[in-house]
Amino acid sequence: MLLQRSTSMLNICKTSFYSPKIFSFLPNNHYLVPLSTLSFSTLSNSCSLKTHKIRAFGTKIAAAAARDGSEAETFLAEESVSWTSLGVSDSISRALCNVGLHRPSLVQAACIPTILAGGDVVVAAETGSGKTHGYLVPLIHKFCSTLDVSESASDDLKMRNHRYVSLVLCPNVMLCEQVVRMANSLCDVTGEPLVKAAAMCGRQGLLVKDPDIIVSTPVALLNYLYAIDPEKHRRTDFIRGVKCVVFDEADLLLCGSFQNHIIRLINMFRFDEKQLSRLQNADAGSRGAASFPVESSDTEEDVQAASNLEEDEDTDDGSVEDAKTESEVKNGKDWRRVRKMYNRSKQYIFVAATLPLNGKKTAGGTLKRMFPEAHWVSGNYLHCQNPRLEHKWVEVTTDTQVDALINAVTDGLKTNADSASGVARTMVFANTVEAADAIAKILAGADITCIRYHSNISLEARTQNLVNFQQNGGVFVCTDAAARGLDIPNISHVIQAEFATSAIDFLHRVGRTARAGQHGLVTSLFTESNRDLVAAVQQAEERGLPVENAFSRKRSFRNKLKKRGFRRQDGASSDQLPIPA
Ligand SMILES: Nc1ncnc2c1ncn2[C@@H]1O[C@H](COP(=O)(O)OP(=O)(O)OP(=O)(O)O)[C@@H](O)[C@H]1O
Repeated sequence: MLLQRSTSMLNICKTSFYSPKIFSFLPNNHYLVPLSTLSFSTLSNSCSLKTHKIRAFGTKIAAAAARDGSEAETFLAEESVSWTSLGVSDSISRALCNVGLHRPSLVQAACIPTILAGGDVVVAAETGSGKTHGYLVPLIHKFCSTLDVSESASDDLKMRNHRYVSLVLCPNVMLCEQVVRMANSLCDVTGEPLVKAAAMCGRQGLLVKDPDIIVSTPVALLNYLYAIDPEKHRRTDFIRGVKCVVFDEADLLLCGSFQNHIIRLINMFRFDEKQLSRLQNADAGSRGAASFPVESSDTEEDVQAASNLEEDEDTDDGSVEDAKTESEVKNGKDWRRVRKMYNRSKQYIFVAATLPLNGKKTAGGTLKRMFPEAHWVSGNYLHCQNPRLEHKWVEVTTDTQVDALINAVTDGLKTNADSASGVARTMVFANTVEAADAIAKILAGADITCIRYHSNISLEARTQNLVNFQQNGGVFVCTDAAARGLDIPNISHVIQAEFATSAIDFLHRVGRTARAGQHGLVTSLFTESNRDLVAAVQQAEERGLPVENAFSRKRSFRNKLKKRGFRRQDGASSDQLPIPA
């Protein structure tokens, strides 16, 4: 009876089975930190990383011994690498040690010196590799350094330098609040945060006066900027004060529903750089920010469009393109030309765990065009299988998937309790809100208590559910709203009750476990309609290759398999592969 009822409940999920939409990935020749940025010996000593081979774009960096499949350290940099050896101040190093971060991760050891060097930076590194502190630490270091300078500076220099404000853009409110917590957790000897970080989300704007690091969604920032009374020129002062802009989950921000807002913000910041550069060159710095006609540059349409912006949820709708934006983006070479004509006064940092590069419309393609001078730092396992991850694959039908799901959850709760606290944390992913609710009901029917997390639950309730799960463990049934960026320590088991609808979502989901050097288990339930994507991912994992061979269009994906004479483990050739639903 239970199975019958539960099967019928799950049947409503059948319609939610996805049609695989998978994105193209970086080619194997990752762009890397150009040698000119970092002295090679510094890089190899500080990160104790073997060089792989010199490439046109710099040096391929590989974790020591990880390439031969041994269990060598693949998260933390070598013992000899310390925060201060990367150029970070003693006070920040102490603050990091006080929160348990005793030495840098491999990615932090590579990106912190690059960001401190001052150019635009792209950090493309696997999930759970420590990218957030990888950009927060240099931002805090730069802020503290300018604080020291301005305390001893003349009033004139203070006036011209403005305060050093950093801006971090994230795709949703939950991630904004997570970044703020991480920044404010770094404290000085008195227990005071080294910097004042504050979220600017929703319509309430900034709740903290003069924060040093502002964390916002693109829409909330645009609403704030356009709500400022242009007559008072505070918008210009605000933009002038922003010295560094971080785009976290950059692949999501640069495509789909966020792209328009992001391009508009980049235009505003670059326009301010040009204005300041003209002033400096005309040696008329003494007129200060008040005389800039930045407001006059905003067309009526821009102001109108911005004022109607609504808060975007974390919608990963992939390749939506806006022609107007595309034409703006196409001017990348113009920006390159123009940027060469003016002095740089802001730094742009792009951070992502997945960064598709093939194709003009991908996030990587956009970055190559808009920021051709950027320094790229690539993680050792970008788009690759995490060596600390154990993966179970279970093919199911609508008749067997309920049993398989209940078995996976119960096995996981039994065998994967966190060694320290004895608490097991399992995340169960579904592709739609309806499927997540149905799965929670099915598990409840099997006496398994669940915590739900998806966009139909209020932000307050989601926040409470997240805290409850972090503190007490259990089973967390969610959609991809919980797949990106959320850092929930000690997730021991990720279950895909429905297989991800894209290779990118797959990487973010499985990346919720085996983070920060820990081990993890993933159980993926899949059906006949997912076989193509599953086979491509399994093949890449078995060969230790990045999964960027998955493509965004079904047809090209199948053609690609045919061209490669792709054969599944059961010997079926690609032309016998079923057409995905
Ligand atoms: N140097 C370090 N030493 C120990 N733990 C660290 C270090 N740096 C970061 N961590 C921990 O690693 C976990 C993952 O960090 P973070 O969320 O920044 O990863 P990420 O690369 O941004 O992941 P994602 O791409 O999924 O957002 C966090 O719990 C963080 O506290």
